[in-house]
Amino acid sequence: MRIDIVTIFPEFFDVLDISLLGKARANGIIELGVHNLRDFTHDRHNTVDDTPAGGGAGMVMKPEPWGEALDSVLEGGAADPIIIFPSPAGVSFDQKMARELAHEEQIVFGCGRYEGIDQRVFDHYAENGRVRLVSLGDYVLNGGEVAVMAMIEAIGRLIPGVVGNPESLVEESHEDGLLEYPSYTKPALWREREVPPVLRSGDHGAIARWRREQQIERTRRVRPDLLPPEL
Ligand SMILES: NC(=O)c1ccno1
Repeated sequence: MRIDIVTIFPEFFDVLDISLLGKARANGIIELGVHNLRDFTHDRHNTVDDTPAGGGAGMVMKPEPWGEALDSVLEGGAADPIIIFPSPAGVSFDQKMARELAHEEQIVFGCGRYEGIDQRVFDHYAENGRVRLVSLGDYVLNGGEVAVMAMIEAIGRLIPGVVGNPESLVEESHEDGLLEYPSYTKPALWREREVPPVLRSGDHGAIARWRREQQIERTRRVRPDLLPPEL
């Protein structure tokens, strides 16, 4: 998979050189390009924003630099890339979307700042391609970079070969629509708290049943909205 990020803070993504994603890049599983939006400006101050049409507080990101940056990133890229702009006005990002995006050939992330990006950028690229405004939740960040980092992590770990043991991806929260069961390890007793005896019983059927019950109970308690009607 090829991932491109357009941002005014390219250094923000230096952290993608480490951990699993860093290894995936070194192994050629993920190809990453980080592009500074200011490199696509032509004035002395590398201006990327201007006052909002119709008045109002703050500044809006100009369409020209975005047009040049996205044209440059898309040129010679995948035949059908998807362009994602993090936005509180977007569709909700979830594990299902992460799974779907893990199959993409190229994802281009556009990190907005200030009051946002001129709407014509979204409209222009949506005319001939796939553009999505995607939200991590009902809150507002100062820009798209943190949201892009989270999405890259959620998507990247689902790409085959990134996580060493694919089995570890199966029993996770939201994979089967429920929250995951609680996890324990050694020692068997810690500060008077013991590991549930069933987990030390060696009875794999009983352990599986216990874990499923824990998933349902935790989901009912913490996220009843996720509980399917039959449960
Ligand atoms: N809620 C979000 O995903 C978001 C992105 C940028 N600002 O807020």
